[in-house]
Amino acid sequence: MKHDPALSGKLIDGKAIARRLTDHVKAEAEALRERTGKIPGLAVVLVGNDPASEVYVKNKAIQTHRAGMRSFMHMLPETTGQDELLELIDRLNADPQIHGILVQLPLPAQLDPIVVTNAIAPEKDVDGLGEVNAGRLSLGIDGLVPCTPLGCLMLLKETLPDLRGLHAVVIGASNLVGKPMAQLLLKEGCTVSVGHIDTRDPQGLAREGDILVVATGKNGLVRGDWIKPGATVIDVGITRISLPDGKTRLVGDVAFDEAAPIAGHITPVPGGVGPMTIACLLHNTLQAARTVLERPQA
Ligand SMILES: Nc1nc2c(c(=O)[nH]1)N[C@@H](CN(C=O)c1ccc(C(=O)N[C@@H](CCC(=O)O)C(=O)O)cc1)CN2
Ligand SMILES: [Mg+2]
Repeated sequence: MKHDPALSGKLIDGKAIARRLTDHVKAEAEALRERTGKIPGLAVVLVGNDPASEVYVKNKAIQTHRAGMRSFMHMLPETTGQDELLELIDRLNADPQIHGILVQLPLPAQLDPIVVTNAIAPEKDVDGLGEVNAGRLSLGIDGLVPCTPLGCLMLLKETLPDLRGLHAVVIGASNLVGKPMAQLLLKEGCTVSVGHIDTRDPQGLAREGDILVVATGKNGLVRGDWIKPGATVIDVGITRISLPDGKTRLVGDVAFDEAAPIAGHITPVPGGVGPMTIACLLHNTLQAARTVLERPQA
C-alpha cells in the first residue's frame, strides 16, 4: 500500500525490522550449529484449509528455511479429531529434531484450542500459549512469549527506548494478543489498561493511551478521534476487504488515514505487525533450541 510521503517519518516499518531480526536469528542459528552440530527445527501443524492460514503457514516454512532452520509441515484434513491431533503432538514432543511446535489458529470447531496448545511440551511451545509459558509471563519469569505481542513490543522499543511510566492502552483481551501484550507492557513499567468487548467507553479509554495497541479483529474500529495526539499506535488487525472494482485490500483495526496525522508513530497494515509475528516465531524457535541444546549437563 502507498502512503503519503509526509507520513514517512511516522511509519514504523515492521517489514524492515522483521528482516533485521530474521538476519540476526540466521546468524545465531548458524553459530549454534557450529557449537553443537545441530540445526533448530520447527514443526507447524495446520488443520483444515482456511485460505489465510494456508498463506501464513507457507510463509512460516519459507522464512524458517531462510533463517537456516529446518521446517516440518503437517497439513491435516478439516475433519481431524482431537485424539488424532494430540497423537501427532505427542510424536512431535518426542522428536529430538524438533525444537519448536506450533498449531495454527483458528482450529475447526471440533478441536479445543486450549487442550491442543497445552499438549505441546512447554520447552517446545514457541507460540507461548500453553499454561506454563503464559504463567511464566504473568509472573515475570523468562519463558517463550507469544509471537505477535513480542513483535509489537519490539516495534514499540524502536520508537520509545524507555516505556517506564507511559500509559499503555490495549484494546482487545485475547489469549493470543491482548492478555500477553498487557503482561509484557506491565513488565516494561507501563501503566496498563485493557479494553474489551464490554468496555463502556473504549474511545475515551483509547484516548488516554501514550501507547495504543489494537487487536480486535474489527477493521477500522479505531477512528482518528480515538487517538491521543502524539501517541504510538500499534495496529494488530489484518482483514482482507473487497473493493468495488473487485480487487481486495488488507486493512487494520485502525482507520489509518484518520489516525496517522494525529499519532506520533503508527504501524501500517500490511507491513507492520504481521511480518514481526513470523520473525518472532523464528526468534522463539532459536531460543527453544538453545535452551535444550545448551542445557548444562547434570
Ligand atoms: N498459532 C498461531 N496462530 C495464529 C497466530 C499466531 O501467532 N500463532 N497469528 C495469526 C496469524 N499469523 C501467524 O500465524 C500471521 C498473520 C499475519 C502475518 C503477516 O505477515 N501479514 C502480512 C500480510 C500478509 C498477507 O499478505 O496476507 C502483513 O501484515 O504485512 C503473519 C502471520 C493468527 N493465527
Ligand atoms: Mg475453521
